Parts: sequence; structure tokens; C-alpha cells
Amino acid sequence: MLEPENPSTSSNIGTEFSVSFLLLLLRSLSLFSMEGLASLKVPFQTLPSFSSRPITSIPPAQVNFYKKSSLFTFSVRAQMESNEGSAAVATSGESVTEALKIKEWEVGMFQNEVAASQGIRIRRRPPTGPPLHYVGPFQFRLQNEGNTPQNILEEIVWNKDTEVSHLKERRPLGVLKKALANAPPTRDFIGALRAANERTGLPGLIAEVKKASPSRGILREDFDPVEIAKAYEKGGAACLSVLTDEKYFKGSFENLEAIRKAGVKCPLLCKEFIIDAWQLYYARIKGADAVLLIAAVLPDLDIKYMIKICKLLGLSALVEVHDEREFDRVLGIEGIELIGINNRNLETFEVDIGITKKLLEGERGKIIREKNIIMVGESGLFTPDDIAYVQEAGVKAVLVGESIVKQSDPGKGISNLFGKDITLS
Ligand SMILES: O=C(O)c1ccccc1NCC(=O)[C@H](O)[C@H](O)COP(=O)(O)O
Repeated sequence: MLEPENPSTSSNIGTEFSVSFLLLLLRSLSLFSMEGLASLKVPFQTLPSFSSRPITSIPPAQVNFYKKSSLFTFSVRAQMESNEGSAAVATSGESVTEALKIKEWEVGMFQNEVAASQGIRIRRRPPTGPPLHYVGPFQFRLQNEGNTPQNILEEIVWNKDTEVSHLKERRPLGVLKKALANAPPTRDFIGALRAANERTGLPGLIAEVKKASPSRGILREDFDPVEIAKAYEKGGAACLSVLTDEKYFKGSFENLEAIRKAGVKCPLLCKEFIIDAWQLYYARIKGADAVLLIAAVLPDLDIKYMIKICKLLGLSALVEVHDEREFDRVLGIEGIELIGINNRNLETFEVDIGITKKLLEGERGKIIREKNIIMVGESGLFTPDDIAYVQEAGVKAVLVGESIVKQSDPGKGISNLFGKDITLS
């Protein structure tokens, strides 16, 4: 039975009616913008399952449920007052925009559900709309667990979602596709790692051009990405990883492009939080040879789809995992040639290089060898002993940022890391 007075206790709403239908109904009454709707504060847990929602009409008593809610009343008043002096009825352009927003919200909720079913804790979008927002004197969305990120990775993903939608508006996919004609050819990222491993007998190095990180803050004040990239190449790096996220890592696509245009020969990984295939095209035209796909963020179907697009674009994909469940999911996907084990938990920042060893023990290590997949040990590697430890565990490549980027001579940082000059091996 539906609890009419208290939305927070109505956990069985999902079996009674479709919230999305209700949203559309309310919108058609022209009373609400998405902001007003979001302030109804339907918690994520009480949302109906999109896979099982019934197509039914809404009995009048259930519509009244929202009318009786004091929160609802406040939302209506706030919305109407904030619209004072403006047309009460939305123009057709506005209603199309609103309908699109509602659709986007629905898709976001559906993505959250699919992801959760695969053990993914990161929600693609805030279930109750973006956090705290002020319109004039009114605060339309109160901060609650539905619109507050649970951890840094979720916060990054939510920001990325907004960032990518804005970028896409400015440069739609069709425009990027045309720009592909002028993109530089891609270089063989995986081949470069294999060659370095065979030549030196040590893991091939992916050296990271990283100015800052959420866990460590600013790593290097005098940050010249091109100079650092050249020093890495001279110091024996097989490939480079270039952070392009601006907000959390102080990176940029300009850095990636500048390194590529400066004639650095090492293949380049675009180190980005990819949530949309559009970003693959963008990375490609900015000079990337490889991209990062994070299993903690992307459901299997997204990974499969993105791997296909990568192949079409000539990009290599480094698929990153942190625990057994993610690793097993990724091992079940066809066509993956490069897997990274991140020793850093991106939700808590905890770093433990023992994760690489743990994940490569037993059956999984066997599958990796059978499939000839190159494993990359990522994060928290500082000493020759650390390198030897992950190599012993089974990696053929390592991805290193902090320990080398912080050195006054990053090239010298590489020989310190490996305990020898790897350009001579
Ligand atoms: O580094 C962070 O603080 C971080 C926070 C949230 C998401 C990702 C993050 N880092 C990405 C990486 O995993 C590292 O940049 C990369 O593996 C190199 O790690 P390190 O050698 O420890 O700098």
C-alpha cells in the first residue's frame, strides 16, 4: 500500500506506479521545472525499478499524495514565485528542453541501475538532480544523500557528466568526425610496452605527466608538460600518460595536444574519466594513441561498445580494475589486450601495491597468460623494490606518476625508480 503522507517511507511506490509517468504528468501541468521536481526529494532507494515498472494509470489518490506533501507545496510556491513576471506557461522550446532533461534524468537512473547490478557503486548521475542550487532567494534542492557524491570518484564522474554535455553542445559528434580527417596517425601503444619489456627485461614504463591529484594536491609547481614529457622520453619511458582533467588534476587537452605536436615519439595515453563515447573521438583528434576505461565507472556494455569504437579509431584501450569483481567482469569481455590494476582505491585513496599481487594470483593469472593480455601495475610505485614486486606478480608494464614527476629531473627520476639507467639496457 502507498503511504500517502510520507514520501520517505513509500518504498513500495515502484510496484504501484511509474514515477517517470508522474513526472511527465506534473510537467504537463506546467507547474514545475526540473529544479522544482527534484526538490520532491524522492530518495534513490525508493525509485521504482525501471526494468519492472508497470504501465498503469495513476489512481487520483496517489497523485494527491504529492499534493498533500508539505515539501511539494513549498516547491510549487517557490517555483511560482520565482516565475513572477515571467510567462506561466512554458514556450514550446522550453518544454522540449524540459522533456529532454526528463529523458536524460530517466536514462541516468537506468544507467545507475544497470551499473549497480554489476556491483558498480559509482552512480553516473545524482539520482535527485545536481546538488544545492539557488534561484533568487529560493534554495531549490536541499543537499541530501541523493544529490551528494558518496566519494571523490563519484564526484569526478558527476562533474565530468556536466562538463561533457557542455563540450558536446559546442562540438557535436558530427564535427569531431569531420576533424578525424586531420588527426595525426595513432602509434602502437601496446607494441611500445611489449618492445620495452623485451628490450630491458623490466616492465615497460608509462610515465605520467601529472601536475596535481585529489589525494596529493599539487605535485609540481614549475609544471611544463612538454619539458616533462621530453625528459621522460629521454629517460627511457616507453609511453606517456597525460592527465587531461582540469578540475581535479590541473591537466588539459591542450597539454596532450602540445606534447603530441612537440614531436614526442612515445605513444600517449589520454588519462581521462571517460563516460561517453564522444570523449574517445575528442581524445583521438587531440593526439591520443590510447585511452583509459575505468571498470569501477563503466558497465560491461559500455566497455564493450567503447572498445569497438577504440578499434575503429585506432586507439588502444587500457581497462582499469581495482578488485576481483571488476577484474572478472573485464576478463569476460572479448578483445581486451591491456588491463591495468590500480593499487589506489579511487573511492578512499588508500594505496596498496599488494592489490596487484592478490589479483594476479591463481586462475586469473593463468587466464591473462593464455589470452596474452599485457598487465599494467598502476599507482604507488616508488622504488626498485616496488617495481620488482609487481613484476614478480606478473605485470609487463607499470604506470607511474608521483614518484617521477616530483623529481627536479624527471628523467633521472626514472633511473632512480628502476635502480638503473633503463635507456642503456
Ligand atoms: O591520484 C589520485 O589522487 C586519484 C584520485 C581519484 C581518481 C584517480 C586518481 N589517480 C589516478 C591514478 O590512478 C594515478 O594518477 C596513476 O595511477 C599514477 O599514480 P601515482 O604513481 O601514485 O601518482
